[in-house]
Amino acid sequence: MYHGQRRRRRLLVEAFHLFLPYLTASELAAVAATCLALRAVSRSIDAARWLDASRAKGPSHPIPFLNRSSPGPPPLVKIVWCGRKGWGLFADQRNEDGQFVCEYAGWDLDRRVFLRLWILGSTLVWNGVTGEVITTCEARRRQAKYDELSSKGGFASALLVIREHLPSGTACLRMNIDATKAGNVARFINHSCDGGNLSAEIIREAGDLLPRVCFFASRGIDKDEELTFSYGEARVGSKGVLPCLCGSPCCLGALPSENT
Ligand SMILES: C[S@@+](CC[C@H](N)C(=O)[O-])C[C@H]1O[C@@H](n2cnc3c(N)ncnc32)[C@H](O)[C@@H]1O
Repeated sequence: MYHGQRRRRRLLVEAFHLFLPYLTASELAAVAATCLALRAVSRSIDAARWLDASRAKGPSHPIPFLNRSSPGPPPLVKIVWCGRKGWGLFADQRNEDGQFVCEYAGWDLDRRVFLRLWILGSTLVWNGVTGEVITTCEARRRQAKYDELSSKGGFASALLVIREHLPSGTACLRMNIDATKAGNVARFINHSCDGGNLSAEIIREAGDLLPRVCFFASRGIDKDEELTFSYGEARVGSKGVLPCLCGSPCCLGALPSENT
């Protein structure tokens, strides 16, 4: 194969990885039957989908999950069905105050893809099997759609907006991570009005283009305790607000929603 052909094929495969995750299982199967390159990409997407516990039926058993993304002994977590709240993330071991628990939709940033999409002015800044980093404009559009779907029931979104306040105090950097279609275990963390037992920290490593969002225990957490954090401030009385079922004594009754 000539160099030019190999390059074209590589670009095509990169493009397949970007749009095939949006297809349903049956569409993916139809596409996979058309050529070898599409079959290979479809298979990897299919495999990633099967690893997503939220697609499992019959939510009566906890799903253990070994979180390998931290240095040292990995903290154990499990995904448990919580009734009307949907799935939730629980500790499967004791976590000490300050201990790393998991990262929110960690991604391996491929700068080539990032820059290409950025230059094209795309709505998508980065798409990987562990979550999407999207522009604020796209985040607003998706949040409106997710709020509408959630109000009809049976739909759980996982769009996290992080604001990093700059030292000047007059501006902040905003990052939007959408783990609704694909994400790691952190997408199963439910909200608690009392602030929960996790704190979200922004970690910026030298050379990284985007910061990472990591969850640490904000107090000692016992095995089998649900892991929660505060999604933000609830806009009580606003249209489309979802009822909060966190059960804490200071519950405001409404789930915070990000659409600023
Ligand atoms: C990031 S996901 C958390 C995982 C989700 N429970 C699931 O089954 O995929 C956020 C969604 O979970 C649900 N949720 C989270 N915390 C909740 C709470 N305190 N009360 C009611 N629903 C909650 C809402 O549907 C929300 O949109």
